[in-house]
Amino acid sequence: MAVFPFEISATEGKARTGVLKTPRGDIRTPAFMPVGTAGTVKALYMDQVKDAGADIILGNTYHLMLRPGAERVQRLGGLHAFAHWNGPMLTDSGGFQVWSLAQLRKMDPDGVTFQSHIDGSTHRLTPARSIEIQADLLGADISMQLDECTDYPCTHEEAERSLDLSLDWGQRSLDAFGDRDAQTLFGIIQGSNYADLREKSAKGVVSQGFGGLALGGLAVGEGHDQMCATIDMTVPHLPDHLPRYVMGVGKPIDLVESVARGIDMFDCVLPTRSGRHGQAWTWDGPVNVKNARFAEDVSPLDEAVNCPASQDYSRAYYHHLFKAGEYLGPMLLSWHNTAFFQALMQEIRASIAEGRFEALRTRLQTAWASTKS
Ligand SMILES: Nc1nc2cc3nc(NCCc4ccc(CCO)cc4)[nH]c3cc2c(=O)[nH]1
Repeated sequence: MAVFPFEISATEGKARTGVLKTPRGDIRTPAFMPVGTAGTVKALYMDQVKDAGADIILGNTYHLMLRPGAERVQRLGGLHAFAHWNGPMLTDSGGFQVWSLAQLRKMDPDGVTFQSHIDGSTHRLTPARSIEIQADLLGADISMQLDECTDYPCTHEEAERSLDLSLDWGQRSLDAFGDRDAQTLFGIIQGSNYADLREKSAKGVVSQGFGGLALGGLAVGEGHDQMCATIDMTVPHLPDHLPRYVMGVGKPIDLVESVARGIDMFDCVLPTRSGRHGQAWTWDGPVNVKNARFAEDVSPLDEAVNCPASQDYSRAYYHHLFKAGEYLGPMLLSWHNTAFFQALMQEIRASIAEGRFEALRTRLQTAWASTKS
């Protein structure tokens, strides 16, 4: 398995900025990965995603294996060609989506059998099958081990049994991944919110020899403060030289606070999901364009975001598009939110490089205090 070069160029406290170098291109870290669940970042062209500043996008094994089918994507040239994204791509392994979406799932020590939420058909994922789908059929540059996303909350005993299963599936994922010189595999740390179990899982995953380390079992309803506490109990057990990725995170305040605790990579559906429902993220915090106060507000969404969707349309126009149910509303707002999240990451990277990250963090904590819940 390749371990992609990860070059940290500057640090400020626990925060790091650098570059993860992959055969398909460099990933500037801290990085936010737009989510392209079913081979599309919803309502956006890949050119818009690229121009917004994204270096890497995420795809989902669960969704693509159900529709259009992993073998079909391979027959059509793999996910990069199919979706017209020629940069690095990371795919999730399917465990979380089975846990959160599938009906009638049956876990056993070797894998999970489940029914599709789309047509009820029966499917099975094992560590080896998940790796085959991600690395061989979809062609992901970065694959994720198959894991079990532990229920939250749960007892100490449930959390330990779950992390032990994920450690076993992690080793099976590594064995199935084998020797590949242009692709890598990340491990996933579980342990719920128990410090001793996060330490056990972290030390176990680190010892297995992955190309990157993900913190799983977060953004599952624990809330901002518990998420931060769980990151604090995990990062001390991780080596500095591997990239650290918190899965499913998150709101802008979550990104800032996680970077401050030493995290390098993120993914979340929030920019496009909230964009489809009228929520715009800005440097002054989120606003919902459907609110009557915007009906005649001629100001743009955010002049500091270098994107046509952020600068060239009035809030009044956004208000109208969403009240009228026009397609252009979700399209433009998904574009703006995607550009805002990338502008935030760019400012975070620059602030760490220039030794002013803590000043940025303090300013944003104040501006975004009400978004912590
Ligand atoms: N393999 C694996 N993948 C994961 C994906 C995750 N995604 C999340 N959270 C996403 C939660 C999330 C869902 C929707 C929205 C939009 C606004 O409602 C925002 C966040 N937690 C996650 C945990 C895991 C995990 O342990 N293992």
